Amino acid sequence: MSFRQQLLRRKPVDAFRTDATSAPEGSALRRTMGTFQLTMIGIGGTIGTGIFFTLNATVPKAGPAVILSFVLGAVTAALTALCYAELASAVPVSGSSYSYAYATLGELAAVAVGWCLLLEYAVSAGVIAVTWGQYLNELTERLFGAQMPAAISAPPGAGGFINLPAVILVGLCCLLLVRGARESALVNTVMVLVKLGILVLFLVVGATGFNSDNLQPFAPMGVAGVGAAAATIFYSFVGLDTVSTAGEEVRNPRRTLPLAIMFALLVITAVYVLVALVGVGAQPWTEFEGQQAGLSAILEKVTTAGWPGPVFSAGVVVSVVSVILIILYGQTRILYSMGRDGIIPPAFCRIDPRRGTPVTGTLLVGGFVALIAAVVPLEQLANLTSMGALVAFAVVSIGVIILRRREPNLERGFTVPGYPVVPLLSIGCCAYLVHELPVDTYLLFGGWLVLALVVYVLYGRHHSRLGA
Ligand SMILES: NC(=[NH2+])NCCC[C@H](N)C(=O)O
Repeated sequence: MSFRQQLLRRKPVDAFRTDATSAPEGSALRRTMGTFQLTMIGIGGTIGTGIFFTLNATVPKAGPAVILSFVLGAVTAALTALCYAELASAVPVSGSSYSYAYATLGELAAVAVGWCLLLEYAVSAGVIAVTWGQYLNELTERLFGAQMPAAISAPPGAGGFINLPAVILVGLCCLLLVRGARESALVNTVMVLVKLGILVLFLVVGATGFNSDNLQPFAPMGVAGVGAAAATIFYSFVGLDTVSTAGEEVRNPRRTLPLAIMFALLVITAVYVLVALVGVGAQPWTEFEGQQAGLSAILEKVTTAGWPGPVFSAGVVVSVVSVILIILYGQTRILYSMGRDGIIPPAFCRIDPRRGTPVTGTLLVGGFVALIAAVVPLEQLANLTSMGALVAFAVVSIGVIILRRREPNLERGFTVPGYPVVPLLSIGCCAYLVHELPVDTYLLFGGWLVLALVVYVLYGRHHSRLGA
């Protein structure tokens, strides 16, 4: 087989389906989850650090018109979610967009998407774990007037040796994931309820400080400001795709996956748009710049009561744990699929017969994420996460079109309405947001893809099961 043929070889949809259903008892993932839990996974993996802090970064760019940026982000998320729902219902495997790319565009595209997902999941989990350590510090400062010493709570370069809280958190999440997907989903559900609870608290308390004068002037920075803010805001919407990594662990996946994606999308969009509205209504747009502590600062301004601020901060600490847990979950499942295809070593797809989870893979992912969180002083990687996600989302939308043409009669549990307009619009929206990202993100991303290619040429190309 020539190199070119290797790069373009596709894995047939049927082969994915057989993989997902034919593994012998004990060496397969277990189907234990239903629609509710899966919706909670979608919400858990999406509402994270973004919404709590993004207004401070974006209102100075767009003014009160940031509400429109949120709508633009939501529309893009909705379009891509529809495309995910169709492919997830046609190819319900744990590899998510990596697998869809493999089935539609071939091995090279699949590898590239796999590496995009590493940015969207593993790298972003490391960054979020670091941020979590900061929230924890802010909370203990607030409640007890004390912080952890920087030596053990900050990475080298940021005044410390190791970020211990972040490492411990990642470790605990991995232990839970090793125990079982069901147990993890349960703990996640509790945290998601806390998360939604504090956002409702923000809405209720924040609404008492709503002043429509604050909405004037509505778009002081014009259309360009709205677009730039939307690219940043999109980060808050990243994560819905995690639902599709549970394809081999839910009952009745053809129905459950699309439903859960849609339910999670509705909840998230409603919450975000309302939070943005209440946020910009609560204080003049010029006051967002440089404001620390995000939404909880707004809360404290609006009310004289002492409790909402600290309760909110405590809620954020709990809620961010669920994002990390779910991202780690999704990452292990994607690598599980890649390992099964031979693209990466088989250690990632070994299932522990007693627990029904990829124990070795989970520990490897945890080690990698903990390492990032422990020693890398990363702050601005959010854009890289969005870049990885947007590219993967665009590939999924392209995949919808390819699969419709190539396999029109394939059984699908859900089909995108308004085909082909919706997938085309989805590609367009992703391209627009990618275009709005800063130049240094492009450079880092380019370097990352080169690394992906090198690893593929040295390993995946020779071990791919399609070559056997
Ligand atoms: N695969 C993921 N879930 N990545 C990180 C998503 C970040 C999340 N949307 C947030 O606002 O913090």
